[in-house]
Amino acid sequence: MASVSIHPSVDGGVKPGKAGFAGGTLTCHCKTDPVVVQIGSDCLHNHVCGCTKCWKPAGAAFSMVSVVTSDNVKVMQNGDKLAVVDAGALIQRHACKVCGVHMHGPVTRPNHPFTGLSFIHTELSGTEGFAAPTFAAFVSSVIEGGTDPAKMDGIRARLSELGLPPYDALSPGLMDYIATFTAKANGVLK
Ligand SMILES: N[C@@H](CCC(=O)N[C@@H](CSCO)C(=O)NCC(=O)O)C(=O)O
Ligand SMILES: [Zn+2]
Ligand SMILES: [Zn+2]
Repeated sequence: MASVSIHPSVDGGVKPGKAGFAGGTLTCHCKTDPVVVQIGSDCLHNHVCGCTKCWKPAGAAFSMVSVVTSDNVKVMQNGDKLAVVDAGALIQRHACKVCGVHMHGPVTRPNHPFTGLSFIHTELSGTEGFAAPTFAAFVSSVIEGGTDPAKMDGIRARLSELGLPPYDALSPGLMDYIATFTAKANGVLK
């Protein structure tokens, strides 16, 4: 089953993060003048994501993506190389125009449960220690990215084997968080 590749950071087993980790710098793939982004905290709800919108390294079926609060994201070098991939999307993914790597993705839409958070890819850090992924999101979406539907049983089995329970949206905890936010916004819950 190990032959099913998910993402290079987890294919050899999910590496635990370091307790008390306080962040690090993310660097894009450019050999010259790379974009450097400083992250001032550990990440929250790290996960692998099968959706078509999150950045994946070459050959990977899934991305690895997590969030930090946006005040913990600072572009340090070569920010002029960044451009927003899709201005209409919830996540404003800022990608390097030269190498294509997504460096940070703030959510700024008013009254959204994720407003104030930024999506990041911790594998871009030279320092290990960011919290490890704990689940797999949008697993069925890999089919939209071109994966043969016949491979889904094997992919879900491998994710479970890695300790990354597969979900076709976000994890139950995050879905409950979003639904609670919506219920409160609609006055259904206090
Ligand atoms: N089937 C679609 C799903 C795309 C999608 O909804 N992605 C989620 C998860 S991204 C990280 O967890 C999402 O919240 N997207 C918001 C956005 O992209 O702005 C597909 O695969 O394209
Ligand atoms: Zn780059
Ligand atoms: Zn995604």
